[in-house]
Formats: sequence, structure tokens, C-alpha cells
Amino acid sequence: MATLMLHRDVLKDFGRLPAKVQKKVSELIRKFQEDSTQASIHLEKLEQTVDEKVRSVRVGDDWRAIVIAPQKGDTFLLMHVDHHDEAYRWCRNKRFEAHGTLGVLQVFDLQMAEEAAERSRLPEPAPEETLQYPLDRLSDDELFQAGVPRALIPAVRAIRNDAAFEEMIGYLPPEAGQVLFWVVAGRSLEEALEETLGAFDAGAARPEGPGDFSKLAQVASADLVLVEGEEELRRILAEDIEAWRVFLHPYQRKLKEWDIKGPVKISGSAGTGKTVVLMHRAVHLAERLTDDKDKVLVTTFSANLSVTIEDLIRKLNPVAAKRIEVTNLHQLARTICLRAGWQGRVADEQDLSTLWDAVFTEHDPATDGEAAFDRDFIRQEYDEVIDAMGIDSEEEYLTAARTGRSRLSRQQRRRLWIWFQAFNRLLQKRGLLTFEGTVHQARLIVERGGFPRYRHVLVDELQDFGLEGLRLIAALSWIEEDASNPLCVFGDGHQRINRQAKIPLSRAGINVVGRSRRLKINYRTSEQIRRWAHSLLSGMEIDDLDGGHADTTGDRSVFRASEPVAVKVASREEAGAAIADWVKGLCDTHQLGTHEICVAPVFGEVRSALNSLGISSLELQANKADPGQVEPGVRLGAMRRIKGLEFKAVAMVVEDKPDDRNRLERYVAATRARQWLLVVECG
Ligand SMILES: Nc1ncnc2c1ncn2[C@@H]1O[C@H](COP(=O)(O)OP(=O)(O)OP(=O)(O)O)[C@@H](O)[C@H]1O
Repeated sequence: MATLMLHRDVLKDFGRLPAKVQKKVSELIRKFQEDSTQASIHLEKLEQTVDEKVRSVRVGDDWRAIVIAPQKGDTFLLMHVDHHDEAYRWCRNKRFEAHGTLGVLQVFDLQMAEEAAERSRLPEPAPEETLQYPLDRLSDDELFQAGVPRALIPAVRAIRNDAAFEEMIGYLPPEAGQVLFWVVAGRSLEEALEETLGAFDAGAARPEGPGDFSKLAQVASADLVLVEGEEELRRILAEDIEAWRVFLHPYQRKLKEWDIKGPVKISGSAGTGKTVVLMHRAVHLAERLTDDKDKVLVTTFSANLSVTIEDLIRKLNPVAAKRIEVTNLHQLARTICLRAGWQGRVADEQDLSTLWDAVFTEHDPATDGEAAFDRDFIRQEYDEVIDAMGIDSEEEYLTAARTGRSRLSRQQRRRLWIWFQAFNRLLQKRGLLTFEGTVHQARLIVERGGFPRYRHVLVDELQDFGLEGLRLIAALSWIEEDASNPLCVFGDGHQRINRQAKIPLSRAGINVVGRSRRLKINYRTSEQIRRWAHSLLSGMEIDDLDGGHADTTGDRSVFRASEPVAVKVASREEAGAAIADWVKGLCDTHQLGTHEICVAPVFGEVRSALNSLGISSLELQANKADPGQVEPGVRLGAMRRIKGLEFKAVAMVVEDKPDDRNRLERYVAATRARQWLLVVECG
């Protein structure tokens, strides 16, 4: 029986087709599932295409579906649906081939690639020594293994410098571009393949020739999906389904299915699909649970993100979702404490200030001898050392490693302990716990066996977890027992905006040595915005969440857009006016919905300026998901609040010279933008 695989663009654009055409396309898919040889399908061979496998099917008076017929096997590919002329133009010069070693489908335009090579040819041959380019190290066979279709090898051979490589990369199949990027960066072919595709091996799924598509369904494909049965087809076509739910990059799929003993760490800059992999992996693991009592835990730092993840996992697989508990760290800790009988509550800022005032009234630091401590210093020491590290006793404090804090003698620590002890007593008396205190108590409860562990634990936003948070997730997972897939943590040191201390996983007993991977393909942000955002952090030491440095070699975005725009203004009023004009331009020219635009941080001046142009705005709320399309209005939010969200366009107002924390916040805000970024420097 013939099968038909669908290209992601067909699914993506399906909703935009006229209803009649949608119906015909659905019928076509159904007919294929019944029998591809049915006379009613009418696969017309096109004469003027460079690839003789291209066929066209009538799906309306002026509408055609482009189908690629196999030369071997009976898997057909539905690649494109368009008006007659556009559809023919789309396929005329393209070739469609299954790659011999990677097993993936590649689509490329030989003529355009050759023209690109021609355009970037050097006007005059350079001296012999400068003619060397890193790609020259690869033989033709190695270029092919790197993913370059044989027909494109001469065009790749013509690359002599980085500019020509950048020019060519847009014409190469994406996996070839990704692998070659690493070779150009100085890596061996094996390393490049490992880093980009995860030592991808199509194994038994290798096609018997470029026209054999029968194995495509067995390899991880970022572009094709085999729809099994009409029900699934209806489900996929009925919803405006997001691409990530169906299509994973081969490397993402590898990480989703990575079966390994011991904890693992997956890092990646903003927008590289960490949360997507986390959700797929959680579902994958939940689907394989054998014991009815077992559960999967997904936890994040911010409450908003956990709400979003819970919702998306339910959409991804409603059955598996029942076995997955999604919560944020704070909520998780509270639940554990409450179930263990705790009846107090978490102290808010007001409580904390009142208690400290009481402690300082009792024992005024200003009267505490010559080297009096500052009140702010005492509070900070408590927050960043005692509370953050879960220190319960003076002995522990005297020997604690206070990373990043100024030196204190043993004697000084003894004196400080008096205030800390008094503060802890007051907290206890009032039945209060600090946020970190809840996490600490929860950890102790789990370690004492007072709360059951989870078969699999997955953690997002790991960079924001403190030592006690890390210890809690370690205690909740089976990392000691040599279990399979006990703990998988995801994070990004570039986005550490909630705490400054960089705490290596190893300090909480989580050993990920040899089990760390990094995602590099950015799906959210254009290459221009990605680069601009990274330039904000230049010179800063960004960690890899386990005591090393984050390495961003090979990071790339899957698409390009316009450069970010920077403007300087003298006041907030002017900033508001500039932003309102920009928003109006985007809505008028690019038909953006106002909910697709975000401005950070929140300024009354921006709101008024938008208002005066008749544009509504909506302030984003903590612990509440963005309502999306149903509630129009330009989103307004603090830079830290928009973490975890994404918009087509973002405007940022920057005022003062930033410290390191501001720079990280700005990085987070800028990387929420997909296509348009406006930076308004004010003052
Ligand atoms: N395979 C894929 N195909 C299409 N889109 C994808 C794919 N993987 C991820 N994306 C999209 O890329 C964007 C970023 O993904 P995600 O939020 O998972 O990244 P992240 O690394 O967790 O980002 P951040 O750390 O900035 O929050 C999302 O819009 C997601 O839908």
C-alpha cells in the first residue's frame, strides 16, 4: 500500500487555503491511504522541472498540489499546495532527494546554489596560500557524509572565505549547513556530526537511492510527517497545530529519546528549544511507565512557565499528561511541606521586614562594638548564605563556603549568628517560612522519606535554582540507584536573572559529567536578533550550570530577519512616542496583531502614547498565562516578567548604564522577539 508523507509547510499553510481546496487536499491524502494507483488521483508528470520525480495534482480550478513520486518503494511526498502558476514555479528548479547516509529528505535548488557560488567568487585569484579554506580538508565523500547532496559539492568546493560560506549556507539543506558550520569553526567531521546531529546514524533506515523515500518515516525529520489514519489527519489539520509538536530536529529527537542511566543536563541559549525537548521527553517517558504508581515530575522556577508547560503537555498527549505532574519549585516545596503537616505560611516581604525590625530593635548592630555590621549586610548575608544554603546551625555556618561573598573571620560569623538565630526563632514562632526555607524544609522531608520520589524528574530554568532547590530535585529523583533517566535538567546561564550565585550541579550531588548536551539551533529568534542579544553579554562570564563556561560555538538561528533598530531619545515621553509609532507601523505594514507585540519594561508614558494612537495595551500579570489572541492589546511587562514568553516584535526601553544583572535581563527581553526588535535608549 502506498503512503503519503506531508511536508511541514503543507500543514502550516493548510488553514490559509480556501475551504474547497482544503477538502480536496484531505481527499487526496485519504485516497493515497487507500491506494495510490487509483485512477482518480491523476498524478500528472510535469515536463519542465529539473527533477523528474515531480508530479502535480489538481485540487481546485486554479490550485495544484505538488507531489514527489518515488523511484523506488511506494512512499510519496506531498510538498506544496498553491495556485497553479506559483506551484509550478515553486518546484521547477528544485531537487528532492533522500540523503544516502543521513537518511533525511533534502530539497535544494542547484541553479540558485551555483549562482550564489558565482556571486561570491573572488574577482581575482588570491595567492596560493590564501586559497585554503577549512572545508578543503574534507574530501568529496566527506562533504557528502556531512550532508551535502552530491550535486552541490562543486558549489561548496567553490567557497573560499567566510562571506562566501554565509552566502552559500542559505542554499544548502539545513543539516549540511549546520555540520559545515562546525567544520569551518575548526572541528573534525566526526565532532561536527556529533555536535549537530548527535552522531546521527540512519542505520537500517538508509535509502537505496535518492529516489527511495520508503525509509524517511524511520528517521528523525524536522520537515516530514507520516500521518497514520484519517482521524490523526483530521486532528492535525483541524487545529492550528504548532510545528514543534510534530516536527523535531534530529538532535532534539535524539535528546527526547536519550535513554541513559544517571542524571543528564541539557543546556542551550534562549530559543533553542529546551522547553520543547523537555515536554517531548516528559511525554516519551510517561508513555513508557510500567508501574501504575509511578509518575513523572516536571518543575520550573517561574510559575508562569509551569502553567504554560502543563497546558502544552496536555495538548501534546492528553493521556500521558495524566501521569505528569507539572509545578514550579515554590509550589512543589509548599505542597511537600503541607502534606507533611506544616500549617504555616510563606512570609512575604512585609513579614520579613517586620521581623528584621524586631530583631534589630532587640539587638542593634550599630551598638555592637567597633566593627559594627550594617543592617543591609546582615539581611543580605542571611538571604544569600543562611537561607540560600539551608544552614541550620552555627557549626554549619562556621564552615560554609560563602561563594561570591566578602571574607568573614570565624569571630565575625559567630557574632552574626546571633542575629540569624534570633530571626529564625521569630519566623518559627509566627509559623512562617521564607521561600528558600520552604524548599529547605521540603528537601529534609523528602530525604527523611516523608514524600515519595518520582520515577523521572525533569527541570526547566535550572539556572534559577539555588543550592537547596537543586538538593530538593536530587532528593526527589532516583539518581543514586543507577536508575534509567532519573533526572534531566534544562537551563541557560545567559538567563540567570533570579539569583546571582552560580551553583554547580555537582555541589548538590548531581553528577552530569559525560552526560551533558547543548542545543544550538535557535528556532525563536532571527539570526540578527540572536547575535545582537549575545553582544549584550560580551565580556561576561557565562557558566554552563556545572562550574564550566557556556560555549556558544555553532549557535545559529533557523531564519533571518531585519537588523534590530536602535534609537536615542531624551525622555520617557519621547520613548513612548517612538514606540507607539513603531507599533503602528508594524500593525499597518505587517498586519501584526497588537497581542504579538511586547514592550518592556512598563511605563505609563508608553501606555499613554499607545492610547493616543488608539492602540490598546495589556499589562502581563504574574502567575497568569498570556491570554493570547483573545485579548488584544500590546503586552507590557517587566523585562524579567516576559521570560519564557515570545512575541513577533519586542520594544525595550533602556535607561541607565547596566550592571551585570541588567545585562542578563536585557538579553532575556531581547530574545523574546522573533522578528522585530526596537531598542530605545532613553536619557
Ligand atoms: N523543532 C521545532 N520546530 C519548530 N519550532 C520549534 C522547534 N523547536 C522549538 N521550536 C520553537 O522555538 C521556540 C523556542 O522554543 P523553546 O521555548 O523550547 O526554547 P527554550 O530554549 O526553552 O527558550 P528560552 O530558554 O528562551 O525560554 C518556540 O516557539 C518553539 O515552538
